[in-house]
Amino acid sequence: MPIQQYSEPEFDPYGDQRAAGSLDTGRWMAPVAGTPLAAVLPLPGSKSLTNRELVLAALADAPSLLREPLHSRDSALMIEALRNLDVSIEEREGEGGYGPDLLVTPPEELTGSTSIDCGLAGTVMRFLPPVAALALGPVAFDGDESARRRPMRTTIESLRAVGADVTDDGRGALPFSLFGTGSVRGGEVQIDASASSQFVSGLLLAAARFDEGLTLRHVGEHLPSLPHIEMTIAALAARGVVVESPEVGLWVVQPGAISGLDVRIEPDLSNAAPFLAAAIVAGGTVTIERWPASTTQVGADLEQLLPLFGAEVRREGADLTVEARGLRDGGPLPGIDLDLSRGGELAPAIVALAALAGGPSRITGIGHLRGHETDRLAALAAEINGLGGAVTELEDGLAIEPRPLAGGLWRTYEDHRMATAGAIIGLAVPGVEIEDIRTTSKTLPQFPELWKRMLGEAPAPTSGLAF
Ligand SMILES: O=C(O)C1=C[C@@H](OP(=O)(O)O)[C@@H](O)[C@H](O)C1
Ligand SMILES: C=C(OP(=O)(O)O)C(=O)O
Repeated sequence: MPIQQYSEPEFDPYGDQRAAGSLDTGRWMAPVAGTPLAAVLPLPGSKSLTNRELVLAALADAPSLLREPLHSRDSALMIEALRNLDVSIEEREGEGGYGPDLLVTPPEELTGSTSIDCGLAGTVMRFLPPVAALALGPVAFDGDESARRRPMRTTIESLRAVGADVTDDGRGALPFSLFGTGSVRGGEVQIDASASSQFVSGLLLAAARFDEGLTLRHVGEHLPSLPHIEMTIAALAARGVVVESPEVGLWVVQPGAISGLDVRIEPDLSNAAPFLAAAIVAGGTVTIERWPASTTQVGADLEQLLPLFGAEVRREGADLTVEARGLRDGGPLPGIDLDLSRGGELAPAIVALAALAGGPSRITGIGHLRGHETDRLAALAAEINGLGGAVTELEDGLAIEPRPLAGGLWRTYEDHRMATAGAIIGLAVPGVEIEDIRTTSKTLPQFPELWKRMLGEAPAPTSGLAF
């Protein structure tokens, strides 16, 4: 059954909370899993693919059609921002039940004299400044209060290095302004992308439109989220732009045109993580439909990661299924020792599972999560410890000791993945109350509805599964 589109008036993803009177606050009592799961779930489009394709469509030399794109706060912010730069984005009836497709028509010339609200979206704040630098006229960037804490210095300094005029207050963060002249010189640039792969992706997405193209070298200590850079390179290749990478941390893009494209967006495999993790906690099976046969999405790593917790992962046609015995029948999960630098986006779900394990875990390579929607290392440690856990922050990760957990408030820090991590723990621990489930609208507004559907709408039992 296709998922309903969140913007359709008859669909209310917060219906339960409205009935319970908690809609105004977003408070959400995480349901405990009673019986083993047997869920088959559709998932909406990938945030990372949708926002890349929107940017590339805006820079292309012909219209593009995005089929089955994500419709969420992050994609809405990207659409709004591009419209402010004079890009035409029209809704077209979609086929799969995932909401409208998007027809994107680039303007003759991108126009500034506008402002861009980045919300809390890393893809908007790191991908759009190079686009705005190509526009004619000033563009002011700002975002949510918490967005002003996310690292932006590399974007600001690299744009100056390619010849753009940027003014900021020197904090290396939002807000800042660009004064576009209609073109960007480009050329050779060195950056430190240790804090985010999005600094690299943002420059590469626009580089073919720079007068001299771009030779970009990463000189920092870490390069996180490599699959997201590969996703950028693949999205460019599909539009006729070759990114040469003669060595790790060096990318060369020649100046040239970006083609229009008719492209179907894959489901968001990172958003599959909490649902697939649920099978490990509750037992039974969770199946995600339309799992791509091959992909650059780091969520594909779940196929290797979830078996570390004893799950079986199998593909049948276009479905991916995770089957597990669950805490009730299978006992505590094994602890794990993992470098997650490739897939920091998956860390909150993996850490939630580790918090339910019977042995110690270390998850490293994720120091850059301190610059995500919130400082995710501090937030995960604080919230798990608040339920009775024993999590220690490391310089680049978390160490998790096994402890029995008890219910309590799980704060969400405006972070969608904090909310879903709390929901995973709440499957096994009665009384976990998520502070604001509405944060999931950043990339998956249907989360409460899908979670309920996954649980078969069974009434929550009173006893937990863990320990
Ligand atoms: O390019 C992208 O679409 C993303 C890159 C990653 O950012 P970081 O490298 O900052 O972790 C990822 O965590 C984020 O959710 C999306
Ligand atoms: C880090 C994330 O988002 P953003 O694109 O805002 O960086 C995320 O979704 O986990």
